[in-house]
Amino acid sequence: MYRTLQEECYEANMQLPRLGLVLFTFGNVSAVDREQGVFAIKPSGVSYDILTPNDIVICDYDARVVAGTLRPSSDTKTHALLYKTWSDIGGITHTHSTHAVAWAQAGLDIPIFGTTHADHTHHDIPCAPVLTDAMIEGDYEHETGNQIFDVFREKGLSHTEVEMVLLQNHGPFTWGKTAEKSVYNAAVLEEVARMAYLTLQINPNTARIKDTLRNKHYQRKHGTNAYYGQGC
Ligand SMILES: O=C(CO)[C@@H](O)[C@H](O)COP(=O)(O)O
Repeated sequence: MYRTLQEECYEANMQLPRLGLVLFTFGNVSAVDREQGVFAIKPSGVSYDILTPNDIVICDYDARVVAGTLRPSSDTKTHALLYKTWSDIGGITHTHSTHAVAWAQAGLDIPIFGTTHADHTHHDIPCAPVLTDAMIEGDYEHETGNQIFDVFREKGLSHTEVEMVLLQNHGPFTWGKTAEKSVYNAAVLEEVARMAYLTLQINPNTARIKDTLRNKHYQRKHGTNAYYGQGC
């Protein structure tokens, strides 16, 4: 019943170590099935070396386990709230990739310096402020989802235009139309974070990319008259 979803989720999770985005049991990917109203997610604390499609856990949008024998990721409530609220996303990735985490630990948005960043989003990548003590001691993973919505609201961002976020003192979450796309976005975020860090090492006074160049690169890939690639 859930085999295809488990396999999709498994394949997306296995991309994380291949892309160098995780060590040990860091991180997790989920994939949603909107028709069945469930999502598949990596089990908590299981090494990628021994993970199999059978191990993938199926949950509903309230983070209740629907199928599977293992305990789901400790981040399941965050994934559930994102799926419940953003009905147009199909996959979510969480990693602790080094450069994205470094910006998150510094508590800073990643400024948009160049076209690599602008090809994927035309905004700085937001860093959501750390949760209050009450939220951390309360329903932490659920509040982490709210932390993401709050920063998008405050900055007036659209989750379909910016498919990535940093959580202060924690790390990145990315999403997309599919689980595979959310992993792609996690890799892009890590690369953009590394480039921005190196840029500021070379010149701490680097200015943001100018608007015309930023808009050109974003629009040629994502605009109504997009002409990047071979179309679909
Ligand atoms: O943020 C954390 C731990 O701080 C988690 O994301 C782990 O990196 C993965 O947890 P599980 O998915 O294995 O529970």
